[in-house]
Amino acid sequence: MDATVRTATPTDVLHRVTDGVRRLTGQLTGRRRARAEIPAVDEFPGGVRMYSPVTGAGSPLSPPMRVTPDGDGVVGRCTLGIAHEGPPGYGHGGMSAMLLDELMGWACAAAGSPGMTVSLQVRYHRPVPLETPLRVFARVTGTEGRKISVDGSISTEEDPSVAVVTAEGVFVSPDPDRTRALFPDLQGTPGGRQAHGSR
Ligand SMILES: CCCCCCCC(=O)SCCNC(=O)CCNC(=O)[C@H](O)C(C)(C)COP(=O)(O)OP(=O)(O)OC[C@H]1O[C@@H](n2cnc3c(N)ncnc32)[C@H](O)[C@@H]1OP(=O)(O)O
Repeated sequence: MDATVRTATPTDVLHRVTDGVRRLTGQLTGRRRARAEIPAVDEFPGGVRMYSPVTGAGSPLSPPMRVTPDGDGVVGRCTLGIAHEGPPGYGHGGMSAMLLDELMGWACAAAGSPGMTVSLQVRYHRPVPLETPLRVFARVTGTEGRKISVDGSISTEEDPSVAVVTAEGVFVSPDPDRTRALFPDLQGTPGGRQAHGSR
């Protein structure tokens, strides 16, 4: 991803490389994962998401963000590159929202209430610098039935006390019937996977 958006090589070289990439892609033969199929390498919910655009080590889109528990919340560490650029030299606002949305989801799971985002309010205080180690933080601030309130922030590792982006979100834990309908491949559902990575 980085090489693709950074290169200033002449067009004829781009055409040659494109042909090479097409040839390589053609070698990805065999079975392909269906849309709602959970990858065998995943631990879902609440663990490895190999091809997540935020945390997935297997995704060319992801920074990727590494998540660890931190006090009463979770912390995510990553560095955005120029593939994630919005204004020249700074992160795209949608990328900041994506990092926060994901980590706030992890905070819900870490607090024992996995949920889906129903509302996310993001405030951009300063531009997010690219190629700079970032510290994302999220924690659950309250629960009310299936509704979970979560706060999140992004700062640089160098200056963790200054939040450049903050967010407030509401997440909802779908009820069991809705969960089965939304995620038919989940453990315990008819025809669903039986155990993590046991396909
Ligand atoms: C582990 C890491 C995972 C990371 C994932 C990152 C998070 C994501 O990106 S999730 C993907 C984006 N989100 C989605 O696609 C969700 C789409 N929404 C839905 O499918 C449904 O709203 C769903 C399933 C979550 C909830 O539906 P349902 O169970 O019918 O909830 P519903 O009864 O309407 O609402 C439940 C409560 O939430 C409240 N609520 C619903 N929407 C909102 C909202 N926008 N703002 C505030 N409250 C809301 C309702 O008022 C209700 O409250 P109360 O019980 O007090 O009346």
